[in-house]
Amino acid sequence: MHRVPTSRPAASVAGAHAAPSRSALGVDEPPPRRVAEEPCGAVAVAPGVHWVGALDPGLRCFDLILNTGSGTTYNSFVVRGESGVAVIDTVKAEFADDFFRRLETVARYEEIRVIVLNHLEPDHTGALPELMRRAPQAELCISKRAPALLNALLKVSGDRVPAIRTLDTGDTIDLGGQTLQCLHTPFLHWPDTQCTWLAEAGVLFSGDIFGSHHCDERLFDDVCGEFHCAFDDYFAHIMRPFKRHVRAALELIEPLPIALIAPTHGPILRERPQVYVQRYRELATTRPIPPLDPDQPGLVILYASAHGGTARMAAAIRDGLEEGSGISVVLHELGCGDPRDAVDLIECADVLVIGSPTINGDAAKAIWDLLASLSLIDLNGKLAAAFGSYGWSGEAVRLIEERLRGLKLRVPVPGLRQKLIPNEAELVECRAFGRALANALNGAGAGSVIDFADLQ
Ligand SMILES: Cc1cc2nc3c(=O)[nH]c(=O)nc-3n(C[C@H](O)[C@H](O)[C@H](O)COP(=O)(O)O)c2cc1C
Repeated sequence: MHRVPTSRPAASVAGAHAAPSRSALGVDEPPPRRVAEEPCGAVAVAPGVHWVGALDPGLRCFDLILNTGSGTTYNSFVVRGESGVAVIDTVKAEFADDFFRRLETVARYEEIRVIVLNHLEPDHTGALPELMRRAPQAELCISKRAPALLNALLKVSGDRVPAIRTLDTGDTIDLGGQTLQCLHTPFLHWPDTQCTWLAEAGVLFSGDIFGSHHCDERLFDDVCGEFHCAFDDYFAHIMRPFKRHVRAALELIEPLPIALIAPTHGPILRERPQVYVQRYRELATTRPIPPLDPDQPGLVILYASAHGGTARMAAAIRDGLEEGSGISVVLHELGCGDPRDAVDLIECADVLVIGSPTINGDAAKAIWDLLASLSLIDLNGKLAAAFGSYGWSGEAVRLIEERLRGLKLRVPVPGLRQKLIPNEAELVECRAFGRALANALNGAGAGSVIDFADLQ
């Protein structure tokens, strides 16, 4: 395997703007065991590559979706070639001073030929406007999907949009003996995501892919504290909705002779980096979970019910759906607890039917908790429907349908509402509703709305 020669932290040259020569970067010396004794020093990670990022140990909530018990890091890197320097990603605005101090220990601003942004999220572009002012000659290299985002990003500071080059898979940046190559990996987790591959050293600058929210000044996976839970947790909250895109990215990443993965958050992965690539393959592969049958489309009815009306409807809808499809349906009642199991079921399902009574003019909280969690998974191609019992106003079914459509699910059968406890005639209607859904699954009326009353 193509291995990165070991290296040690750059000697602190804070204040001296002269870039060290390659030999001065300690290319052939032992690997760093700690970040720098010098708190604002750059850290050598591979031949001609330094970490110049920032530590944020105090962060407790990231992107409004993820608890970060041990904070995070914003990883930024400098790559030095014979004919120039590239800066790969920057840091969150509040940490710009740390970034510039570290950057200045390994490069002069006038040497910076390119700034590569693997995606334009503010935690990696906060220091960009100031970096552009200090290195105005630098060309900005961004993914082909990024220009619109760049305009939006720079409008606040009023900075001019600099010379940009948009990259696609295979495009290269020649720094002289160091060649950066783009892998277009969109939607991981922003539409403009790309990875940058440094062929000579076998370093993958992976953006947020393979990231963890884990802050440890020792920086490297083999010397920092335990972070594997944070690695999986990061996938579950940030990458899980994009499993299809992760799998597409892995097609580009898996063949590479990777010696080191340099993500934008958390530990730099240098000890058996392929293990992390394999872990992503596992996490991005969805397998039907029991009691779903792996050989059949997954049909799931999830409901909440206080007095049994919605529960009776659910059972009759299940009977109709099974009758029409010939497939066993999983019936799942939601309580007041964590909807995680229900989310897992829905991820494996092809049809999801959601039932709720109307409570105070709304759907039940358990249903909203579930619906709010669905943005964590890929819903592409699934069919959905809503039903529920009510007393007088019956808003829940309409509200659920609106949310399902808002999630871009196809809702081919109009929702079914029944007052209080359904009688026999209403249960017949529920079974017809189930058969109409089975019909939609079998392709009848694909793309159009089916009136289940026609099927009674
Ligand atoms: C606390 C509470 C609030 C309710 N609010 C409404 C309401 O705003 N509109 C309505 O149509 N029904 C309302 N209902 C009536 C329920 O929707 C009705 O009893 C329904 O049949 C309950 O379904 P379930 O048997 O599946 O629990 C309310 C019931 C409860 C217990």
